[in-house]
Amino acid sequence: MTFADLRDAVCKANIDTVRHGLVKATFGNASAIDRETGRVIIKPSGVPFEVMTPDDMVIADLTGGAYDNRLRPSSDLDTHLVLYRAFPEIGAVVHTHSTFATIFAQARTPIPTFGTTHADYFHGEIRVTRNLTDEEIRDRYVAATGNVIVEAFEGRDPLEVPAILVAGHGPFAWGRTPEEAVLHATILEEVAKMAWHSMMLDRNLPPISQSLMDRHYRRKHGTGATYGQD
Ligand SMILES: O=C(CO)[C@@H](O)[C@H](O)COP(=O)(O)O
Repeated sequence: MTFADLRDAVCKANIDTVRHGLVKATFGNASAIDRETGRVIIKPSGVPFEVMTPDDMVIADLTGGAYDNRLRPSSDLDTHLVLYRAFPEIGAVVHTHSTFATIFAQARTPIPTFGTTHADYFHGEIRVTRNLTDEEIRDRYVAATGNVIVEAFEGRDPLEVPAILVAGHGPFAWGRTPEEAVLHATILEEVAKMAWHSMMLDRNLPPISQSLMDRHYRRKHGTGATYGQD
């Protein structure tokens, strides 16, 4: 994929978050990284999605410097940069304030693996980050948001559970491509909605078994011994 194609894909990913009902107003942002050059492409801050074009995308340096556009980058750029630095296997990040995922983030409640819809895309519960300290909020808010996400992933493969809930804020999802990151953000919202309703029916509902979760995740991702047979 050329850099121009990637820029088009980032613009489309941002617009798709609205199309899928994940974003209202100018909440949310999608970005991608060109790993060969280390350049990150992200939507501009505060520009309405209806009028956004590929030319409006802002190109930043992975180290956080040098923007090359007339527009300011998304206010969440530094969070995306922390994720690209910490997770070399990811190629795109999507942040939304989608309703049900944000409800779980605000309630500081992880989303358990209640069913196979969840396990088909996420190999384990969706975790919630710790709260940011007052000092982090004051001195380095946006990067610290990335740091608490990375902290919450200690010992966990970011592509096996490609999403997180930032406490009191909202969801971040990612993938290898902008399309995949939008898909994960969309499935996350669906899974959060199902989990919330399941919890209303049974507050003590247990997650599905490890073996059912493994079977569903692995058959969908081609790593199970019986891949191709079920
Ligand atoms: O997290 C938030 C708001 O709480 C963000 O989603 C911003 O609202 C997005 O702003 P820009 O990307 O337009 O700067």
